[in-house]
Amino acid sequence: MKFLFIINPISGNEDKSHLLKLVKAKLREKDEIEIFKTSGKNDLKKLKTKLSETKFDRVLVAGGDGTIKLAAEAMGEDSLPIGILPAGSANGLANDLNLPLEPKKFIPIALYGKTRKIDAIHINDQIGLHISDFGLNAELIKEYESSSLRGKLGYALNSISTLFQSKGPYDFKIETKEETFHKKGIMLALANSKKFGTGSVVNPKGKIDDGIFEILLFKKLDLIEILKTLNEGSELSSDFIEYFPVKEATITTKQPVDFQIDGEYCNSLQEVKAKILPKKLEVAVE
Ligand SMILES: Nc1ncnc2c1ncn2[C@@H]1O[C@H](COP(=O)(O)OP(=O)(O)OP(=O)(O)O)[C@@H](O)[C@H]1O
Repeated sequence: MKFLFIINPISGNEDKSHLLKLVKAKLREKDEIEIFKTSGKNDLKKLKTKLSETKFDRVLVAGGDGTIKLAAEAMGEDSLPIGILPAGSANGLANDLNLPLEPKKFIPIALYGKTRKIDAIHINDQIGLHISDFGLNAELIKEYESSSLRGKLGYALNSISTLFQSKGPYDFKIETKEETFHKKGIMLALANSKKFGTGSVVNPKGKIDDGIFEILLFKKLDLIEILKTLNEGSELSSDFIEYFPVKEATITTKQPVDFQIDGEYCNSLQEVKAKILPKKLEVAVE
């Protein structure tokens, strides 16, 4: 097999050289591997070129959700199986797929493990694999990306100041094929899966391969309800969150609101068009 190993050198504030050594040690005799290190600049274009020049059998990704998203976007229609080496600060997708977190366990899966097809969400001109949102969380990510702190601690430290500066609540107009309605909230998420990378189960009915995604409307900050999301079985109050399962929707806001996809800040936007892409990606899981 021929592998393309995409490595994000900065994700999760972690050196990846030990992962590369472990991967090389596990390769079968005739296998080949090429390395693509992300630079944070023009990676999508460079990766597309790499994929068009050489025929690979599987793509390995050592990084967080942003790097997996990059791989998915670069492959476009000709999707190759992806082996995930969770090495981001939160690893939301790996967490949702129940991938092990120890390299000795996840490397054999990433290289030769059985794959499973998962949905993605087409969001404006990008792809979202996990959770994307307008409002509070995107504000947190914007602050985090502009600060020099990385990793979980950096995220936590940035969160505190952002929470006090949020400009919400916001007015959201939600248009689906069936209806149009208006809702007010501090955050509106498009969720392909159950939980945030932090482990918070915000979308208990979310399934990553069911051909739908959920719009989650967070109405207010409520510490008790947030704590309840740490326990998978908890019933969340409808005063805190409302769910709208859809295949396609357009969300508009009165003024631009910060938006993020899979942990990557996108900009302040006033319109997002989202559509489920059923079974779009093949990911190694066991
Ligand atoms: N060499 C680099 N220098 C600076 N930034 C980089 C580099 N390579 C990639 N990036 C940036 O890293 C981000 C993607 O990070 P990724 O989401 O994979 O990890 P993370 O943020 O640590 O983890 P998680 O998404 O799990 O929280 C992108 O914004 C990308 O532009």
